[in-house]
Amino acid sequence: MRIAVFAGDGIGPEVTEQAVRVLEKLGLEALDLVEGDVGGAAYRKHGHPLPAETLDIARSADAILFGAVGDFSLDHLDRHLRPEQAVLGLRKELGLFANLRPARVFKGLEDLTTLRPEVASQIDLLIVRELNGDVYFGEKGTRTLPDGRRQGWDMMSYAEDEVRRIAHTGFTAAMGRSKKLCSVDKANVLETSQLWRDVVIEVSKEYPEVELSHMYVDNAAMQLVKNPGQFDVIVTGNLFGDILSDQASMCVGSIGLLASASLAEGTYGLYEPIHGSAPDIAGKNLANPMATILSAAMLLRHSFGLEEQAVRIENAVAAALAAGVKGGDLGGSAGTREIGGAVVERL
Ligand SMILES: NC(=O)C1=CN([C@@H]2O[C@H](COP(=O)(O)OP(=O)(O)OC[C@H]3O[C@@H](n4cnc5c(N)ncnc54)[C@H](O)[C@@H]3O)[C@@H](O)[C@H]2O)C=CC1
Ligand SMILES: CC(C)CC(=O)C(=O)O
Ligand SMILES: [Mg+2]
Repeated sequence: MRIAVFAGDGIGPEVTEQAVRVLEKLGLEALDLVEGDVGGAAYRKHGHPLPAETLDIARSADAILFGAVGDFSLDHLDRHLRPEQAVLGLRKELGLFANLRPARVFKGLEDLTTLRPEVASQIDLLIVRELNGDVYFGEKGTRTLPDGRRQGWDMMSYAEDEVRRIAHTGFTAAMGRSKKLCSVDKANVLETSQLWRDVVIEVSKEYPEVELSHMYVDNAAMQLVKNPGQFDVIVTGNLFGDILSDQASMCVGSIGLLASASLAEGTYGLYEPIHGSAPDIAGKNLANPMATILSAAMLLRHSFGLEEQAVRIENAVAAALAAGVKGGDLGGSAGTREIGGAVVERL
């Protein structure tokens, strides 16, 4: 099993190191980890955030474990050279169109979320976010209007086949859970969303057992705080899914807990925490590595079918949290390495 490890920038290397410790402790057969440069770190070394060598490593691997990219000191670069292009480029180049972002409250953390415990304890949801289209990948630019004002513009669009395939992912996920799918859009204003809604309804005919609902994204943001327990699977576009998943992370306690899988057709996938490079805490042993460790569990489950090992990791994280091992993000004082060690001990 060949796993590409792309640590990236900021806290990326710190949290990835802990996830690698966990993978190595499992004693997996023929584990082959191969590192590659991405993001600002890759730009500084190779002049590009996603060098050809890195893409080659990604293509030669069965799966990717990814840290985070982003470096504010490089934000002046042309957009195609900015660190974030590494993760956007991998998603596009490798056809990673389905982003799964599960959120549930771990036992013992009910009091630590920003919601009331009786509200937070109801959360067990999955956000299925489309990852290859939407305004993130549309044409964009800046121009000067005839009256001299500067204007920035980004094109939002979804083609029906793009909506159809992510809708199938959403319905399939719902079939394996509580059979409830909520499609989140902004169809009252956007043509892109109207087409999205129409296509989701078409696809729903193939899944008669799944209860489909639709919700506008502004209401969804509100409902996630008011009554998150109503959601089972949410399927939504790239932009809305990005925003709602950061919000969902705080509903369960911390962004340092939310893992993700970015899947292509088949078993190939990239696995990363939903957070970014967190420059404010980078290099200080303050980052919570649990989101990356849980991403490694998703990697074993989705790309290698190693359900038992995935559950071992998830149980070890849950046990560490239940034993009070908490980073600063959860009001505790455990450092990145200490949290990693606590999970390793409980495997
Ligand atoms: N997939 C990726 O690589 C992503 C990259 N980014 C990039 O990351 C950089 C920073 O972006 P921000 O908007 O600040 O988002 P961020 O997710 O990096 O940080 C937001 C806040 O959450 C905290 N935080 C994040 N992860 C944490 C962890 N594991 N443990 C404890 N606290 C944690 C940070 O300290 C910060 O206060 C930017 O350059 C951005 O473009 C942002 C999101 C995703
Ligand atoms: C390109 C990333 C910065 C987008 C993002 O925030 C995410 O995928 O969560
Ligand atoms: Mg994000």
